[in-house]
Formats: sequence, C-alpha cells, structure tokens
Amino acid sequence: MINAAAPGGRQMQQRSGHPTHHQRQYSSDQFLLFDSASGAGGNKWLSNTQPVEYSRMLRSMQKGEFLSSAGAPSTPLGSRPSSGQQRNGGDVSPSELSPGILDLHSFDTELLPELPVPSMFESASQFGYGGRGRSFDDSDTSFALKQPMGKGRALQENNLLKSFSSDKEKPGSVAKIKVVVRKRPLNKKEIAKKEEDIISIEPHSNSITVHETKLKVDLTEYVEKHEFVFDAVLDEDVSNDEVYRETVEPIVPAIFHRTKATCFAYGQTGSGKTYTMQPLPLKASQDILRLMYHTHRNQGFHLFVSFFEIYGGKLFDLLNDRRKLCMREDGKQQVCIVGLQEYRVSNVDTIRELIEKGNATRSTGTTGANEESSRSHAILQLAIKRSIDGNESKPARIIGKLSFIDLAGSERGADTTDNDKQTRIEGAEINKSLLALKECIRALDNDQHHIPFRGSKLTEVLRDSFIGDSRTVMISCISPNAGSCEHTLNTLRYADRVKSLSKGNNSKKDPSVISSIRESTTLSLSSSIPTFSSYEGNNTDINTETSKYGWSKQIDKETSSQFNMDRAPSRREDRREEVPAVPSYTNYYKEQSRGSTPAEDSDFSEEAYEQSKPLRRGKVETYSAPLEDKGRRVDQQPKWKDVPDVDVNSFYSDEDLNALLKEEEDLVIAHRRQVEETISIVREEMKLLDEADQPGNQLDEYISRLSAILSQKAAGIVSLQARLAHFQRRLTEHDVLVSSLEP
Ligand SMILES: Nc1ncnc2c1ncn2[C@@H]1O[C@H](COP(=O)(O)OP(=O)(O)OP(=O)(O)O)[C@@H](O)[C@H]1O
Repeated sequence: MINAAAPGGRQMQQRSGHPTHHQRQYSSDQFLLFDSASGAGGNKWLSNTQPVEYSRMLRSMQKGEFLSSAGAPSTPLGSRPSSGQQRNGGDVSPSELSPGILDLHSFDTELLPELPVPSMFESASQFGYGGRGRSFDDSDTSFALKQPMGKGRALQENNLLKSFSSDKEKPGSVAKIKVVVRKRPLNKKEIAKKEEDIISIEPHSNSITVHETKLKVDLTEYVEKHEFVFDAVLDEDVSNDEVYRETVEPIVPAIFHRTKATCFAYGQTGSGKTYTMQPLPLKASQDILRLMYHTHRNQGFHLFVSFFEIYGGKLFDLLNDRRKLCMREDGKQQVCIVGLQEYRVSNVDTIRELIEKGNATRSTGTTGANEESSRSHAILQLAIKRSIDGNESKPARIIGKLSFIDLAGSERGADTTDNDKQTRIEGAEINKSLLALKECIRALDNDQHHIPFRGSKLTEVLRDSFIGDSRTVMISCISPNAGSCEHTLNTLRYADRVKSLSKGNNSKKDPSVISSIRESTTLSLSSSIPTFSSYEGNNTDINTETSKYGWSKQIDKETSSQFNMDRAPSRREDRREEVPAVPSYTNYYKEQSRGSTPAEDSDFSEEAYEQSKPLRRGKVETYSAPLEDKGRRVDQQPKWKDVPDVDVNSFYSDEDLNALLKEEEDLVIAHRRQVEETISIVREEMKLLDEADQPGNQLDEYISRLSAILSQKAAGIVSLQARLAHFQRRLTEHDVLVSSLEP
C-alpha cells in the first residue's frame, strides 16, 4: 500500500516547500482556475505557474501565455510524425516498428486435437539454447544472439519460457485482463519549458501517484496527490523489451490454444502509445515463430499477418495501398473484412518489412500527419492458422490470434474546444469507439452474455476477439508533465473506474494488486474522456519464476524467396485450392487486386462456420443467437439482454447529435468570451499596475482590487466549465446509448 504522506519521488522533493493536501472534496475556498473535469480548461498556464509569484503570473498573462492556453483551452496536442520518422526527442529506430493488424477473414476457429506438447526445456536443451535472444530494442531480430539482459525491474525472465516449462502455456493460467500503465519520460520540449514531472511510480507495489499542483483562491500553490494501483506500472526507464515481457509475452503461448488475445495502447496524444506498441508485434512474432518451430513443430501451424486502420469509421488496408475495406456480417453474424490482405510469413524479417510498409502507408495515407493519425486506430493482427487435417491444399483455419491496437489519442473524443464541426464529429466517433471498447472489455471480464461490440466499428471488427477464450492487455500510456495532468488523471481514473466495475475486481483479485484510487477530489468524472486502462488481472504467478531460454539463430532464418512469404488465399481462391506463393509485393498486389466479393466471403463463412460449429465454445453461443438458428438472416438482430430501455429515435439521430454539438459550440464560445474578458481586464490592470509601480504608491490596493476581479472572473469560468462537464456527460451518455443500440 502507498503511504500517502511519503515523498513522491524526486519531483516531490523539488517542491518540498509546498504544502501537500489530501482532501476528498473540493473545499469551498479553493476555486480552481481552469481546472475542470471537462478537460477543456487551459491548465497549461496554471500548471506552469511556479510558486506563486503574483507579478510574474500577471506578466505571463500579459505575454499571451494565458491566451495561448486558456484562450484556446485545450491541452496542446503533439503532432504525430509519420511512421518511421524520428519523433521529437524520441528514439524509435526504423527497425523498432509498428502496431498491428487484424485478420477477420478467417473467423472460424478450428478445435485442435489435444496434441502432445513437448516441453520447452526439452527443446531448449535439445537445441542448445543457453541464453535469452537479443532484444528488439537492439534492432536485431536474430534469435540466437546472446547478450546480457537489459537493466530491469525484476522483469528479466522470459515469461514465454515459463509457459514452455509448465502448464502455464494453457490459456487459463494467464490473467484474462491485465492493465498496465506506462509513463514516458519528459520530452525535450517539456524540459525546455521547465515542466515538472508530476508522476511518481512505486514498481514494487504497482502504484502510481500523480502530484497535481493547484492554486487556492489566494493564489497560493498546493499539491494534491492521486494514488492508483494497477496490475503493473512501468516507469520511464523501462525499456520496450521489458514492456513486452510484462504485457504480451505471457499470452503468446495461449494463441496456440485457440485463444484470441488483444493488446491495446491507450492514452492522450503524445503519451507514447505508438512508441509502446510499435515493437510489440515484432517481438511477439519472434516468440510465435519460435513456438511454431519448436514446441509446436510439425503441427502444421502457419503465421499470418494483416494490418489495417479505422479512420472516421472507415476501414483501410495498410498492406494494400490503403484500399478501402468493407466490413460484412454473414448469416452467422460472423464479421469479415472484405478484401483485407493477409500474408503468410515465416520469418521475422518479413514481418518487419510488412509492418514498416503498413506504417508508411498509414503515414502517407494520412498526410498532414499528426492530426489525422492520432484520429485513427491502427490494428495489426498475427493469426495462427492450420490447414484442415494437415492438408496444405485446404484453406487454413484460424486457431488463435493476437491483435495489436494503437488507438487514437483518447483526449480527441472529448476535445470540446475545437470549433471545426468535422473535427468534432470525428472526435465523437473516437469517443464512441473508445467507450464501446471499454464496455466490451468490461462485459468480457464479467462474462456477460451480451458483448456490446456493435457499439462501434472498432469493436465490431474486434468481435471475435471478444468471444470465446480471450485475453486482453491494456497499456495506459501517460505523459509525465504537469501540463498533461488533467488528461493523465482522466486516463487513470477511467481505468480505475472500469476496473472497479468488473466482476473480476470483486471475485478474483489478488489483494496485493487491488486497483485502488486514493484521490482527494470527488469531482465526477463519469463524463470525462474514456481513458480506459484498468482492469483486474492476477497474473502475478507468471512473473515470479526465473527460468531462462534462448533462441536458435538457425531455425527461423529461412533461405527462401525475397520475402519468405506466402500469400494468404483469398476466399475465392480457397475454393480453387491453388495458391502459389508469391515472392514479391508487386506480384502479390497484382494478384490481390482481383479481390473477392462479399457474397463469396459470406459463402465461405457459412462453410467454414458449419465445419467448425460443433466444436465452438459455449461463450460464443451465448452471444450469437444464430448458432441455434441457422436460417437467420444477417439483418435479424439477436435480442440483447442489456439494451437500455430508451426511445431509440430520441437519441439516435443526426439531428440530436447536431443539437448536442451546437450546444457544445455555444458553451465553448461563452467560455472563450469569459476568458478573453478576463484577459483584457488583466491587461488593463497591468497598465494601472505599471503606472502605480512608483515609489510611494500603494501597490497593495491595486493588487487586492485585481485579485477580487480575477476571483470573480474565475468563478464565472469555473461555472462555465461545470456546464461544459455537464454537457460532456450528456455526450457520453449519448455515446453509450448509441453504442448499446442496434445499428
Ligand atoms: N517510453 C518512452 N521513452 C522515450 N520516448 C518516448 C517514450 N514514449 C514516447 N516517447 C516519445 O514521445 C513522443 C510521442 O510518442 P508517441 O508518438 O508514441 O505518442 P502517441 O501516444 O502515439 O501519440 P498519438 O496519439 O498522437 O499517436 C515520440 O517522440 C516518442 O518517441
């Protein structure tokens, strides 16, 4: 448990002169300038305000800092550089790339016969593995290179190996949902601005504390602490290798056992989602291939890769020149993405190339880059498939898969300060998808019969990841700087809220990893931006052993053609059963441009579905009514058990959304007007102050007058912010309703 009174790390030591408060309520004498739950407050100015020097503060305002933050009251958004480019201050190497893909072509799951699984220890000794493979942080995919373990936080063991050596390879041994928080270091810009690092982390207790600087009405500064506990908390010095070991590595073996696993990165723009997600698929591929060639050797498994993005509710194939994709639901309510390319891969280099290609496509496809890319969700999927009865000429059936999702910046959905309607509508779309995602994850953890995946495109395409034997890892990325405090708190609070609502939170929790929040504020955040990330997940057993393993250099390096890649058969071609390997992208694309029709996809789905149906697991049946009703049409909807009792027409229309957006616009304009008025008053007063600043004059009088005016104006702004928060709540409710209703 956290000692709330303990110093919060180095940043807290720096401010040791300031009193630390722990309160559960906003006290009446503390109005908080621009500190709103709405996230709309321009708290940059205040956050940057150091031990309050009144005149300095005024000068800051005079210089326009106030205008730039409060006048356009949004947290400054980092732009998203194109993939492969160096991000500001970042160190993403071209070889350390990429988020992931989703394969929904092969929606049917083949149940494997229980094959004997050789022990990895046996394999390891047999193949002479002595040490851990070189990390992707080193931009080297060679499996067998031994090198010293990176510095670490007791995460140096390879969880994959543990799974080899014990029954942990079975999906049931890995937590169903795990929530991890990762803090990035201060970037150059923040350091140049002398921004404080307000996050302290206690890795041993998995606790994280946000030290929020606030101002009282008399403009004295105080610090409020907000403490949270998650399944794992990763400090800024934790490497991407360690992130992988903590998050994805434990679930990799499960995908050979018909598990669908999903890894999300969530957080505000610039918090490190892409930085965190990019290396994961490559590392996972490395482990998957290793398992395929060793533990599961000769079992006919193949690895497939696909990569697409969801932007503005539309799907684009990142491995096929951003070709627009179509999502279809067949008679069995199986979702398939028509035209999505899948690549059969057999070595890591090929996967790396595909991922780089996808990232580049994503960038070029979203020129003007930062804004748009942070408004898209990129989904990369690694699928394990196997041909029926080991017959390579038959279409491969999906066994398990691992999806990596680099989500759009969480704050975008609730950015109420942007007056551009299109941007706000896009934001609403993101908001909707993030909310829907959170709801699905929560339903998943609660074993609910109805998984509300219809709430958004994102959850619809991830539908098969939410059913059956699934695993979810959420990585909440947070920025450490004071200016991002509100967004960071939103991320952590929402995570905590989701966690606290899950059944697992009550029944399965290890007391030592109970997610807890110890905050001094009780301002309702139910309306705040959906910053999910928290969840119950007791996987402490996974990380306690200390076995080692290493990879063989020879096994995964194939000396085959250019890309070592077979093309995944399209469904049309599946029926022809003639799928020559295509050695180059060019040929591949030509070949693929023929595409397949939705009807054909559906047909295929039917067949595949029928073949695998008897073996499907119970949970699928609970959500998918057509399992018992083969004649059901696509347009017939199942009867959801938990659809709210609402009048659909009163909520679910463009007019309503427009009305909400209009209301929001009015509020934003009113807010802005108040702020501008305040600024002009301050400027006037500064003039007076300058005039008064003569020997013999009484400055106190001016200062107290100014203080009174500012207090009054601030109260007005706080009131507007409360209205904005209220409005956001309504928007959120709207989104929840929309996500709960059938399309
Ligand atoms: N843990 C980290 N260590 C070092 N640098 C980091 C870390 N996390 C992020 N960065 C750097 O911070 C910057 C922003 O990170 P990134 O682009 O991953 O953010 P993001 O959350 O994906 O943003 P967006 O939502 O706009 O896509 C990049 O320059 C990146 O290199």
